[in-house]
Parts: sequence; structure tokens; C-alpha cells
Amino acid sequence: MTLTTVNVALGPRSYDIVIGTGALSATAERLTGIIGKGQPAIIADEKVWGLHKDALLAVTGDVPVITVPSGEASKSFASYERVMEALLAADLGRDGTIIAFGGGVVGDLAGFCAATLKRGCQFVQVPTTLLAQVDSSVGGKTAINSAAGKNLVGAFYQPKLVIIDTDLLKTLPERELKAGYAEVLKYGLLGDEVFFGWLETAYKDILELDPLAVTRAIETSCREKARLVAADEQEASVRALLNLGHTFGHAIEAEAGYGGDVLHGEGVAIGMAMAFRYSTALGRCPGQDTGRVEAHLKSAGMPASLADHPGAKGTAEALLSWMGQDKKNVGGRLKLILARGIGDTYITDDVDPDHLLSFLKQEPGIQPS
Ligand SMILES: NC(=O)c1ccc[n+]([C@@H]2O[C@H](COP(=O)([O-])OP(=O)(O)OC[C@H]3O[C@@H](n4cnc5c(N)ncnc54)[C@H](O)[C@@H]3O)[C@@H](O)[C@H]2O)c1
Ligand SMILES: O=C(O)C(=O)C[C@@H](O)[C@H](O)[C@H](O)COP(=O)(O)O
Ligand SMILES: [Zn+2]
Repeated sequence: MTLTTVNVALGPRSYDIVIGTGALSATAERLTGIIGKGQPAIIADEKVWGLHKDALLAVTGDVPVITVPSGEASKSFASYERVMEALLAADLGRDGTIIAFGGGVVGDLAGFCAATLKRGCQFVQVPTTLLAQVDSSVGGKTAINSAAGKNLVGAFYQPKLVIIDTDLLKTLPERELKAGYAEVLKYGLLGDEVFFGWLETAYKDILELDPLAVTRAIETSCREKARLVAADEQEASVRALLNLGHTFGHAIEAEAGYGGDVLHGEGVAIGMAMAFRYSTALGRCPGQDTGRVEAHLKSAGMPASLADHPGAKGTAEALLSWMGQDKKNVGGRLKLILARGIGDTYITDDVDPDHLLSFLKQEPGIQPS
């Protein structure tokens, strides 16, 4: 078994991402080294725990486990409170280690618990979805949702180690694989046209979990994420490129509620297509590139607009109002990631809300005001 290691270079907060088949058992010594003499605890997605607990327990030995229900609803204040009380009852101190075992939901929740437990304890990510393996386990964005919007309560807090065992993906449902693929695609669209070109031919292999294709997709995504995070840990500049499609996507998710009608990756897929269409509407991106993005999403069986997704809804006004809550906004100005073409994106706060509203009103599937 060959493992690949990508380092996230953040000075004293630097850490490795270890990627490959069998990565979990191969990193056992590193994990126990991080745990040291402190008290560890596992925070696991309930479904993942049922499927894969033996793989993790074989590495950690007997460790307290706190499970949370599967799904976005677990990124809530209620779930955060329950998990924090359980961690305190398990006697974790600052030298304790929280091991997140699940997709992005568990990673974001467990990371926020780690950031705030006694003002910070150790944290290790063991992501189990494609989305979490290519994106959410890396970079230290941790959060829960609020009634006001997605990820509005959180912290930047880096893990000590990310263990990406691609064997864990074998049980992932197809819809979740596709949702994760949206974030893979993001890395091509935001800055790597060659990678996008490869994805146009390799997407079937990735979705069928061909080991070489999956590993290349994960490694390429993690390298680019590690590069952007190392350059701008707290999203003061270039890191915002990782938010391509998210201002639209988070609004679509929020409007659908967090009950699983629209998955994060599905919102991002629609949001990226919207960002390209809006860039074309502004005369900044050739329509040919936008057409290529839409065509690829359709080939991969993913939505490119609200009309393609039965759970996506909302009026232009409602979506714009959610976008107004976005954390990137400064001084009340909307900030968007737009495109000059595939692999060439930029961050702008030069957004006219009236113009954006007219654009949204013409989007396929948007509800009448
Ligand atoms: N922090 C970040 O940088 C970042 C980046 C991207 C997304 N996110 C967040 O991540 C979340 C989405 O993550 P997600 O797509 O992983 O969703 P998720 O965590 O809800 O997992 C998706 C589903 O797959 C199931 N599952 C997980 N692993 C499995 C496995 N190996 N086999 C079978 N089933 C499995 C889960 O039970 C769940 O039902 C969103 O909340 C999003 O905001 C965060
Ligand atoms: O790591 C980042 O930076 C990202 O933006 C990655 C996104 O895929 C992820 O969904 C993130 O949680 C969104 O961040 P937010 O700041 O818009 O909540
Ligand atoms: Zn995302």
C-alpha cells in the first residue's frame, strides 16, 4: 500500500494529511503519539459508527464514543451542547484529543467542540465521505449553523493530523459521492483548467471509486487546499476562492432547511453553475466556458440549476437575503467568487445587488416573487 502525505504549512500549527488505501491502520502509531497521555474521545456519525467502528477501534483501542445523528441537522446548537457536556463528562482536558469520524458534518461540529473545549484541545480528522476527504477535513474551518444561516457560529481551528483512508468510501451512497464530487470539481474550476479537463474524462472512474482516479482527485484537491490555506489561513484574501459557488449554494441550502433536501455538495454544484452564468451575464466569462461547466455537471448526473433539483426552491428575494448573511461580506457589501473562465476565478465585492436580483429572477427553477 502506498500512502501520500501532503503537508499544510502553518508554522507551529502545521500538520500532515495522509492519503491512501489502508491509511487508518498505517497511521496508528502517529495517532497514538498525538493522543499521548491525554484523554481521547471519538465523535462519530451514527451511521458511520455502525459501519466502520471496528476499523477505528483497532487503532485507538477502547475510547469513549459520542455519536451524533447523520445529517446537517447535527450542526446545531442543541447537538453542540449535548456533545460538549459528554466531552466534559468524559474528562477531556486541553491535552485531550477529539477524533472526528464521519463526513463534513461531524468534522465541522467536532472541530468546533475541539476549538472551544476548555478553550482548545487536540483534534484529529478521520473523514469518511468524498466531500470530507477532498475538502472539509483540511483547513481548520469549523462551525455549526444558526437560524440566520450556514456556518455562522464557528472558529478557525486546525487539526493535528488528517487521516484519509479511501477504503472507507466503499459504503458511501451514490448521492453522497456525487455531492462530494462537486467539491472536487471546484478545484478544477477555481484555478486548474488541466485538472478540470482530466475530470471531464475521469469522472466516471472517480464515481465508481477506481482507486487510482480517487486518489488523484483527493491528492490534487488537498494539495490545492493546503496551498491556499497556508497562504491565507483566516480567509483575508485568496482562501476565499475556495468559496466558489458557496454564496449561492449556502443560500439554496438555507432556503431548503437543513433536513437533507439539498445536500451541501448539491448546493455547491448549482452555486458554481450560477457563479459562471452570472460571470457570463456580466460579460466577464465566455459563454462557451459556462456551457462546458453546465454540460459536465449534467454528464456527472449533478444539478446545474434549481430546476434540476426537486428539493431546491426559493424566490430571488429570499436567496439574496440569505446571501446578505454571508461571512465574506464586509461593510454590508456582497462578496462573490466569479470567473473569467474555467480555472480562472477572482474575488470581487463589486456586486450591484439590483443587478444580481434581476439575474436571480431569470434563473431556471426560481420561484416567482
Ligand atoms: N470545514 C470545511 O472546510 C467544509 C468544507 C466543505 C463542506 N463542509 C461542510 O460539510 C458538510 C457536508 O459534509 P458531507 O457531505 O460529508 O456530509 P455528511 O457529513 O452529512 O455525510 C453525508 C452522509 O453520508 C453518510 N456517511 C458518511 N460516511 C459514510 C461512509 N463511509 N459510508 C456510508 N455512509 C457514510 C453520513 O451518515 C451522512 O448521511 C456541510 O455541513 C458543509 O457545510 C465544511
Ligand atoms: O475551506 C474553505 O475556506 C472553504 O470555503 C471550503 C468550503 O468548501 C466549505 O464549504 C466551507 O465550510 C465554507 O465556508 P464558509 O466560510 O462559507 O462557511
Ligand atoms: Zn463546501
